[in-house]
Amino acid sequence: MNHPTVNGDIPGHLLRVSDLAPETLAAVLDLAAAMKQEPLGWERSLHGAAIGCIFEKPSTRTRVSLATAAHRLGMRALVLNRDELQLGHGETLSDTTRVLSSFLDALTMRTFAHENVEEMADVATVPVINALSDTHHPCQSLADLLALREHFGTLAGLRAAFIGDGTSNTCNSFLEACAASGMHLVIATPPEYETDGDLLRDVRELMARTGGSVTLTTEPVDAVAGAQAVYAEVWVSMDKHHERAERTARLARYRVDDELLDHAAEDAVALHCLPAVRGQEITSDVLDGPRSLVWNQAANRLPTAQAVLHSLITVSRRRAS
Ligand SMILES: NC(=O)NCCC[C@H](N)C(=O)O
Repeated sequence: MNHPTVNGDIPGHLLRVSDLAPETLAAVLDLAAAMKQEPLGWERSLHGAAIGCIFEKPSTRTRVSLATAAHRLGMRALVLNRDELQLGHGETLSDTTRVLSSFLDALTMRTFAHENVEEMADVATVPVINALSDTHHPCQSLADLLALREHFGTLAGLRAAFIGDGTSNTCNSFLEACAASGMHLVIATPPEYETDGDLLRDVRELMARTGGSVTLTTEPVDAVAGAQAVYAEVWVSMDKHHERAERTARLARYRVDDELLDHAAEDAVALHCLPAVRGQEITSDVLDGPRSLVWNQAANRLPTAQAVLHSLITVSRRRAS
């Protein structure tokens, strides 16, 4: 089968978007696009391989897209809740990873502290893919970029706004994705949820090469001026349930509705990683309306997961041989 190839720059692990060099990220998107167009016919490429997907938090899109992507590559996916493993009963993450590495061809984990996936990657002898940590969600960002590229034709120079929690995993990863793609991002947050300064410094270094930019504001209307993509984020992320009351109060002005979108570019689309709290961070009118890119964004979790698994596992096997 003729398909785009991902070159040797593919990282050993995918813990955050910045693990992918800009050219490698673009190549993974090319492969995902090819896999979306022709999803079947890849069953022999990783026939007999297996992936372990460990979840410490709920998951719908990530769990099902990874398992389906693995199936389409001829692999078996073992979806494991933490409490079903000895990991949930005292065995260390390092010991678990060491043993599972000897059975499996890749590991994914949805967890709380980002250090957990870093610890896995330190010990694992197979690729580790971050299926969401408190601070990064790279698998989501690849689907976001694919949806934007399909809609606008190109990413470089695209103007986007992120509305809500600038510290969230979705925001951090989308910011790194914009940096790698040469996009311009304005992030509107309450002062309490401003994006991390070290991350901003790092992405600005990359943006100096890719031509992108990032600006912070506290005003949603200012952020969306000229924006072609407006990203709404859940106010209470899975690791923040204990902060529900204060977050809902602080983020009350950071809702993506039709009125806010009317301040954006004429061709603006709305994004959301889902699950959405309808009427809170995004209205049903936007989510289900003509400017919503959300459903294609969600659908793109599958081909991008397929491309990530294929690239990381085939390259890691090549390196090991
Ligand atoms: N599409 C997804 O994977 N959604 C999971 C929720 C992401 C959200 N930022 C959270 O951390 O709760």
